[in-house]
Amino acid sequence: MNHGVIEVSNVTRSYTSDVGLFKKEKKTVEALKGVSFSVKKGEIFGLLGPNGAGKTTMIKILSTMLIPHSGNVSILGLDPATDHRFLRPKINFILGGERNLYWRLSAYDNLSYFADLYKLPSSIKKKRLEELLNLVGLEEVAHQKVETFSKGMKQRLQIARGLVNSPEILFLDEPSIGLDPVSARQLRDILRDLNNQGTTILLTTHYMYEADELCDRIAFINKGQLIEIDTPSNLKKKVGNLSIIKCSVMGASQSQIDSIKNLKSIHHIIIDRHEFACSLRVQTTEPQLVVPFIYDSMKNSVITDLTISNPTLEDVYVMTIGEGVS
Ligand SMILES: Nc1ncnc2c1ncn2[C@@H]1O[C@H](COP(=O)(O)OP(=O)(O)OP(=O)(O)O)[C@@H](O)[C@H]1O
Repeated sequence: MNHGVIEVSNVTRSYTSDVGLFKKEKKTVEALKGVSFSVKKGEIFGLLGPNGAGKTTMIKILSTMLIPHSGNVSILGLDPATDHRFLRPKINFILGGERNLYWRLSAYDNLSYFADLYKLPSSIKKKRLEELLNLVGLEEVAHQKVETFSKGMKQRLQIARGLVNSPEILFLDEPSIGLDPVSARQLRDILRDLNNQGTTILLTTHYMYEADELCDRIAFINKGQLIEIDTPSNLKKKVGNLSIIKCSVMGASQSQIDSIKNLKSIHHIIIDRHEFACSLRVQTTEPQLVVPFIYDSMKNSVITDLTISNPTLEDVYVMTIGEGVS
């Protein structure tokens, strides 16, 4: 028996394109290789994965823009491939970037256009658009052309556009891409408010902090396959015995770095080198061995900072997805 407002079962989707100098060869990419998951009413559900993992393909299928090649999808009990006419009024989607807005029109006129597409009755339209402009903090620039807006303002208008039909489910693909930290935080607040009012949200993101803060559950997807699915806190418990050592060093040589890199007690290391400075982020279950080793190996260099902390969602992601991280 199905319980979720979104039920995805064994979904596959591939793309075949013409390649080569004369476009005579065919290349097929399997974007989704049998993905299954379920999202409950009122959840904020995150799809996380590296570039090319299949996240956008999944969002397009769920929001009726693409038909899967096999498997079953049910959204609010409807099949997006065949029942799209009934489903579209109940859902909405916001794809990353600045598509789907008319730059020469004002914010109000953009929303008015989409409200007409969704056949919003004129008796409630004006009030609804004002509510939406208030929700996303654009009421004062409502009659200004969108081309004068900053990226953050455009993204907030996108959110308002996605809410014109009061959707039961909102799909967002990379909603905070390119936003500054303040705008990204405002966006998270808006999404949380919406969710508190009952909207189910499915989003993709590359920002681990965003996913950790917002999502009730997260699915890691890689190379078209679902790898893990759980709450952020349970995911972090899975690597609970890991410690994260962050270390900044001045003047470290390549051989010093290599000696740390090759240490057996290290599960994963990220090295970020700039001219004389170098920062290391080490995952280990044996910090008591690794920390003295770092100090010993760096004898002739200057360690400017060294901290040991608990794993974040990013560490879980790195452990789970491995080197395919974007
Ligand atoms: N229209 C298309 N034609 C051919 N291949 C495509 C098309 N769209 C996506 N792909 C391929 O399908 C795979 C999955 O792409 P998709 O955009 O779903 O991944 P993604 O996880 O959203 O990636 P990103 O984080 O970079 O947006 C990739 O290998 C991509 O190159």
